[in-house]
Amino acid sequence: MERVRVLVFNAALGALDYRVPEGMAVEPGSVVVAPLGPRQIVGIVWEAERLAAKDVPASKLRALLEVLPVPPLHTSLRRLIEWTADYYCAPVSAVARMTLASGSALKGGGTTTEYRLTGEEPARLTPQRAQALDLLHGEQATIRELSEIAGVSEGVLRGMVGAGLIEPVTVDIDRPYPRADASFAVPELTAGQAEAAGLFTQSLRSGGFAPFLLDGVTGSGKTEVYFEAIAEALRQDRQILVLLPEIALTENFLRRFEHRFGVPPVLWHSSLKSTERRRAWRAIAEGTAEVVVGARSALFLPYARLGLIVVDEAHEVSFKQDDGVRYNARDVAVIRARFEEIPVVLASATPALESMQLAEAGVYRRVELADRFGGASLPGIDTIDLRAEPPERGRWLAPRLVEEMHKRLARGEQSLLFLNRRGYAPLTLCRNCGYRFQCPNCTAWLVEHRFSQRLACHHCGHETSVPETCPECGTPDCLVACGPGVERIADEVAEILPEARTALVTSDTLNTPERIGEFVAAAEEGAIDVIIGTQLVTKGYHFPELTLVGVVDADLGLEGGDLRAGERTYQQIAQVAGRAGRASKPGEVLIQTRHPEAPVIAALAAGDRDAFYDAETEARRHAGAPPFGRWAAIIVSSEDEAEARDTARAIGGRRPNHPDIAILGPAPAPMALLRNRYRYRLLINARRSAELQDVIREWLGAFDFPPGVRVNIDIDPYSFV
Ligand SMILES: Nc1ncnc2c1ncn2[C@@H]1O[C@H](COP(=O)(O)OP(=O)(O)OP(=O)(O)O)[C@@H](O)[C@H]1O
Ligand SMILES: [Zn+2]
Repeated sequence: MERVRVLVFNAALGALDYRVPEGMAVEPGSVVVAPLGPRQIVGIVWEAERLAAKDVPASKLRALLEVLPVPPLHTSLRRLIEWTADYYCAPVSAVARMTLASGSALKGGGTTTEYRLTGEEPARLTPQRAQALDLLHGEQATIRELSEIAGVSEGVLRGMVGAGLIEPVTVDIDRPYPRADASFAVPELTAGQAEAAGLFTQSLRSGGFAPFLLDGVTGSGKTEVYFEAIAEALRQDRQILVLLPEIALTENFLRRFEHRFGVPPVLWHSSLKSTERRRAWRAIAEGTAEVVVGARSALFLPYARLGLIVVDEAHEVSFKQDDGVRYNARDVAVIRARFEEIPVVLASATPALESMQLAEAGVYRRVELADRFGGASLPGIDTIDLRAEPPERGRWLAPRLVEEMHKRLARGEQSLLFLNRRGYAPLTLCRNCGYRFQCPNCTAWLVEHRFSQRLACHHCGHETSVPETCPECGTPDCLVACGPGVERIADEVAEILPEARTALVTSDTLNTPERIGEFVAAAEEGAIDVIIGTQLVTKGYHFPELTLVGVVDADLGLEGGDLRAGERTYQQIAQVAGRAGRASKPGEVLIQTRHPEAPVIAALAAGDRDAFYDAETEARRHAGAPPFGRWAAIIVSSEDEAEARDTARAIGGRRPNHPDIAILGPAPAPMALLRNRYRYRLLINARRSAELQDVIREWLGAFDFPPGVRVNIDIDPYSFV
């Protein structure tokens, strides 16, 4: 009898042993269906020596039910799943679940009927049939799609099927993707670009793990350069994964990719329809999806022959997942490349300090692009000290910024105003009694959105309409908006530049690929004079007529005491500044601030990137912060405040005593209430040498938590709320 260990998709159960019935063949990586009580459960066959399971006597083992018709997961992917679970202290099954991310794909393909011309051409034809014969040449699709292509009714086409002019063919429900052409439109690279691209292609040819940091100034052509690496991997018939930090950037990427390779890449993100998801998943697992571009979840898919990973805008915080398995896709991408023995390129104009440090240490090979493409120079950056040059009363844009915007409008050039705050105003209060609108589920103010005429919580999504009277004192028309959000800045622009054509770019307004596409096209054509946006417009875009960038409130990101606040502020402002003057006309950047002397702002104004990185590196070294030390967080939450507090205290009470580990807390989290759950945190700061994960596992493993309590471990946290 053959006995196998199966990682079942239930975090509480882990791995279970089963019997392989007569005539069934499985190997490590096979995806199977197994009985569990009266139910059935999906699982993955695993090496028994790598996963512990309860020892069940052979006579008690139940038989596997079915092997699913998908390729077994490669050894390299199984090692990645184990590594991720181990490093982030997550259940192995929770990580493995991200791999099998399409339920319907696991059932295998099905077939469907499509239609095409038979080649029969009778002498006499109705005009409609003649038109169909003409237009359907070389087409194969459903009757409905053919009727659209031919411009005739479905009835006409069905008649043609009856007459033997069109025939049915049975095909796989998931159509193959069109093939990319590595030589479709090869650009002429500058000497510097060619050198960088050469390093990538060379490493692809010689094979093996090779991590690169593609560190190029904004507008230097990083995309063009890694496209050459993609072309080389395509020529080798390998698959390529490109990770982008947010879906808003994919639209732009798709167009550029299609220009270069003739066809769009395969998309992967959380809002794919289930049929698209199945099609993509199967093509990825079978190896017919050549280039996959996606958000972080694309990282765990079962590529048949992955040859290259690119992480674009690799510094972006959104690569860190903050629920479920709390992994950092940038870091795991490098680990995946190591297991797959392939190159990985992290591209950024403002690399994370952690990445810089690894490059410094020689772990990553640093590839620099020091100049902008086409002779464009980096924009000049100046600060506006809001204490010395304040905006008019009730306004947010300083006179100098407004004057420059006027000049741009007169010259037919574009301005971009950046403020990383959605909505109209971050706080609404009653002028009469001081009542403030707060979220009932979170420790947060409600943000007024005039666009949708709602008050909304940006943490849990709670919304209410804006009342006409104060809910506390009943005074009518007494609500005042405090502080600006982008919508308020848009109102101000409409007042000061009434003739300007403006675009408001936030996740509230640009929430579909179509809308993003329309915005990008309009901005490129010069149909927009002023863009007002959140971090959504800070990166990736290339608008030739954009010559002025105004940062409305540079101090915003520095509040809050987040460990990476300085770095994030630097990156955001450097990125948005990088949108200015990318073509022939020079760009100018004005940063509004109350603290022009703050090191981050001073380094930005001086254009001195090294000064910023040096100062930040020293500060981190001193604080034992990453990359010199490590942080982890334990977040205890419950709908019952006392239960959350007591559990957190119990955990704190049994803190391990370890010379290389300092434990802070428990304390109420800054977001002490989030989505109706009370939250307490413990923060752990460890030396690099400490076995941090083992210590945490041992510490928390000794507890049996009440069922209403969640205890989450966040290794290398990015969010400190
Ligand atoms: N060799 C080249 N030939 C033609 N056009 C190029 C070349 N290199 C760069 N470009 C163009 O220059 C512009 C900037 O390039 P790209 O967007 O790749 O820069 P980037 O380094 O990714 O910038 P950012 O980090 O600011 O997003 C693009 O419009 C790109 O098409
Ligand atoms: Zn809320």
